[in-house]
Amino acid sequence: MALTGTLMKILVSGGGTGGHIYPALAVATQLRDTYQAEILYLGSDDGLETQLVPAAGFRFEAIKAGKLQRFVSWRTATGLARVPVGMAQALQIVRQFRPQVAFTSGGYVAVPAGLAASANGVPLVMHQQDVPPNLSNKLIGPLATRVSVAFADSLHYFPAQKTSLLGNPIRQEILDIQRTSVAQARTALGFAPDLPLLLITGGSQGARHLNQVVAHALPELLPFCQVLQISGTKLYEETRHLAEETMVGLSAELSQRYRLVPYMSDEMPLALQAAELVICRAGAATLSELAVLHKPSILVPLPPAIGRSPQEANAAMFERAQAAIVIPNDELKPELLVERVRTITTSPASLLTMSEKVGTFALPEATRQIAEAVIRTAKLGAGLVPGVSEGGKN
Ligand SMILES: CC(=O)N[C@H]1[C@@H](OP(=O)(O)OP(=O)(O)OC[C@H]2O[C@@H](n3ccc(=O)[nH]c3=O)[C@H](O)[C@@H]2O)O[C@H](CO)[C@@H](O)[C@@H]1O
Repeated sequence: MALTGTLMKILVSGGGTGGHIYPALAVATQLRDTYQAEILYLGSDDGLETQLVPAAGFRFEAIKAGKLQRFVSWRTATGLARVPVGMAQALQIVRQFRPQVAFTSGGYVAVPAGLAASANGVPLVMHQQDVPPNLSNKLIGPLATRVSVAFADSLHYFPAQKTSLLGNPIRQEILDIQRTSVAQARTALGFAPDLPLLLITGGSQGARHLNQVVAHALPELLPFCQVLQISGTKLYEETRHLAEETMVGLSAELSQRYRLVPYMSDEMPLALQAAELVICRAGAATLSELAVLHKPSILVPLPPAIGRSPQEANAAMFERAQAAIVIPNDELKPELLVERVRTITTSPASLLTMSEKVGTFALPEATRQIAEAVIRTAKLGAGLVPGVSEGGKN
């Protein structure tokens, strides 16, 4: 298989939620712009990727990917029925496209993508974002030629000889926003530059409990800080109603310190940079963004359906390192939230400690290094790197 002189073809897959799609898009963009690779993005037909990938200018093929669940629900049956259909679609797409390498970044669509690549002898680079691998990556991990992990705590889940700590790919716009000062970012978003700003984000889909607790806490929070709340698109209307109710009787001056939005696309980097403190779930992509921007946070990890959730493990790692404060989801109440926010925002020492400690998780070169690993894996697969065997030292 010749790689020189011809365009390298790369299959990219990852989907369902923003946390899986943005990293895949960051790597795909690097592969296209730096290596002039031809990218085909394989996603599920019902995930956020159906919108985000074409908008980013990549060729997109959708398949039916069944949601894999460890427990039985009505969705298990419908999900299982989609698995063979999606698998057949993935196999056909891989056979037609004939990629030299595949890259997956999680989500259930990564399973048919990884299996189809492997079945066709295409080397696979698999990215692990959360600390513990989820079911998808447990299934395709053994087939992967190389594994990149975002956090050192994940290294022990995979064979050392094929695994590297490279970090989570971060959108270039988030890396670039460091050149904008916190005060400038607040002003650009219409907030006062000199009053602490809390950013509330429940990840790409929003978090109902977080939204409700914050809405109830507004009358206590707004006298000493500004609040930018991202509710999640589907949770916007109910959060707006609740916030309007709880803010009845507040002065216009205090009410103006609050802004609610359903979702932020291009303005998300500004929102993160403008924040004094971020109150959020503990999704892996969000945590990596907090790390590169050195942002203190209160983490409310998404509880698991059963057992321990990946987000709980992510949050525990940050808490151990003093990089964040963690409040378990069922303990989060308006009074506790207000008390924690007041304690942190009035203590420059705690803000500084968290900001320094969270920065130790930053791996801002992740996108470039993962793209390099993908290219190197393709070349090894084609026998273009002499003297190094596949899965050799990196
Ligand atoms: C419910 C669920 O399955 N959650 C998982 C999902 O989270 P989820 O998709 O919520 O991902 P994260 O919280 O990790 O990341 C959210 C991403 O969306 C961006 N963003 C968010 C809100 C917004 O308005 N605008 C915006 O651009 C953030 O900047 C970030 O890049 O993938 C993560 C990464 O594998 C996992 O750790 C989470 O457990």
